[in-house]
Amino acid sequence: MMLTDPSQKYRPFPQVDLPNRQWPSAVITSPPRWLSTDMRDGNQSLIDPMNAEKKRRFFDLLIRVGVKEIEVGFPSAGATEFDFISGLVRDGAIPDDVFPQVLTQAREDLIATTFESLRGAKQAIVHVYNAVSPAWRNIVFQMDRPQIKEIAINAAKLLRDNAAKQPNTDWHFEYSPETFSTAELDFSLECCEAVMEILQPTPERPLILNLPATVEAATPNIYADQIEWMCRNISKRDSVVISLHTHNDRGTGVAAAELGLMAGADRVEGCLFGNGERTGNCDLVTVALNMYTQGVNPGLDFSDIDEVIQTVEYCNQLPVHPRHPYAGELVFTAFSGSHQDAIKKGFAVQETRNDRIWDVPYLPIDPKDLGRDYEAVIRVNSQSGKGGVAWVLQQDKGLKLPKRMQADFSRVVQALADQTSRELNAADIWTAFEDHYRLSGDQPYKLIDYNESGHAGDRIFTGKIAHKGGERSISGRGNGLLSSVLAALREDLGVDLEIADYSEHAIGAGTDVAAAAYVECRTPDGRTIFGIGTDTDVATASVQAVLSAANSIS
Ligand SMILES: CC(=O)SCCNC(=O)CCNC(=O)[C@H](O)C(C)(C)COP(=O)(O)OP(=O)(O)OC[C@H]1O[C@@H](n2cnc3c(N)ncnc32)[C@H](O)[C@@H]1OP(=O)(O)O
Ligand SMILES: CC(C)C(=O)C(=O)O
Repeated sequence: MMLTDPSQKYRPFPQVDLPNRQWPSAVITSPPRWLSTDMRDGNQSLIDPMNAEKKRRFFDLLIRVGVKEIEVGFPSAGATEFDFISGLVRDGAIPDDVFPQVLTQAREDLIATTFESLRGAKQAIVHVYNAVSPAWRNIVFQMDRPQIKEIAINAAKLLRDNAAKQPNTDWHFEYSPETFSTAELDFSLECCEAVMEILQPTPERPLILNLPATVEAATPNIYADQIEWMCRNISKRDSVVISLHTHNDRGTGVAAAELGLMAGADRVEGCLFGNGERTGNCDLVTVALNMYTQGVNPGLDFSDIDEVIQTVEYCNQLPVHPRHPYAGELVFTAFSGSHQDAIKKGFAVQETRNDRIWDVPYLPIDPKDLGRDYEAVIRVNSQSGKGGVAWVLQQDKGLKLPKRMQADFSRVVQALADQTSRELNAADIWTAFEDHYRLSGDQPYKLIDYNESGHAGDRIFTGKIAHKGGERSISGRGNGLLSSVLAALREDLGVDLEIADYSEHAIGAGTDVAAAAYVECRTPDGRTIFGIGTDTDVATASVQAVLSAANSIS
């Protein structure tokens, strides 16, 4: 049972004393260094960790996306990990500009195994961690602060000494005071300084200090305060790379990473689509594309987001949520009428812009930039409106229905959607359109042939119409083609229609161009009837449109 007074069980997170914090005014104007930990933090949290084949697929994907620092595993975890990592090195699978990174606990035997897995590598980052916050000190390690600091110091010495034994590899180091975000800042700083004291980083060979929100326990502004505090207080700021490693326990892992960057960090660790322990790591795709939509090139390429999703889903055996930012199957789809209307209008305006600035309501990014097309942008169900239905016909058939006809047909679709209680796809909508405007199936009047004579202002229409299993010849006179067709219908077939509105447009371009014509007609008893015709010849399309209206009332 949830408590009526949760303060009896849970404590609020303390504020950081940073009165003149600068990060709220900062703007992200350039990308950070990215570290993918998909194959380590992501992998260790999977129900079935990746085998070598899946790890290799993930690695190759990360290379294609453009990630330059890849945590490929935890070599001391076992043979699968060790063999995969040493195999990458042996097979020469690591591009020259990519740094493989590996993680180890701060234990002598594990560190030795870790270095062994990378024997022969051109370059590598060895990442060591030990938890520093009170709960871990007291519960996991049962050690006091000096003892915990000693673990970090010994680990740093082991990094230095193991690296010296393999001088042909360009070694870099990362230290994580694990559980940083729930630790006392002064103690995290003390541990980091102690490690720096041993490893002696320089601006040319900096140490990566990774400051993880191992378990996210506060609002992201607190994490930003903690990062700014560390950036200000670390002794050799120019000799360290401040790295962020956020988790998503409160659902703000991405926000924390972004505010952490504003607070001065240089590097972001995370996983594609936010895989990782519990609620996941920071989602690199979202952080990168958030930057992209602010005009900042993130340096990661998601031009084929569907290929990225497919590979990640295969390797992780976990689905990407349909509402996942930028990537989910439904994130560029509007079902609701007012969204569809705005998107349709937005696309129309977008086509007329002289600059290339993207400004389509409800779409923060152009789906095409991620390799998605516009077809799925609008989908139709009972929540949809005329704009959405018109969009589907425009995308699928090239038809640009006049506004009042959109409303007319939308009522048909609405009734169908209510009746079926499901989404209507483009084929459903087209069938309903053909039925409603009598474009196929049982048509009382079907044009076989016609010709037009006379001169401007006095036209004669003569046509052959299939009617009730036979053929009828009809003719009529008017001041134009349409009025002569209407006269023929009235005089020879008894169908009395008046035209209230007419429009036409081209469908397609070049040699494949066709015409669509639309008529809005009134009957003597005041009803409004719409008709549509399409043909390679615009005059024929307009005759067909009148017959479509005539068929609707017959
Ligand atoms: C926040 C993170 O994601 S950290 C990364 C976590 N990832 C993993 O653990 C995946 C791979 N891990 C493994 O395969 C195994 O845990 C191994 C091989 C590393 C170690 O296995 P084991 O030797 O069986 O130890 P186990 O996993 O139970 O670790 C617990 C011991 O390590 C100690 N320990 C935990 N973290 C650290 C650390 N960073 N540095 C030093 N010691 C540590 C614990 O205090 C405990 O010690 P104790 O046995 O004296 O109480
Ligand atoms: C090892 C560290 C960086 C980690 O995974 C975490 O703190 O979440």
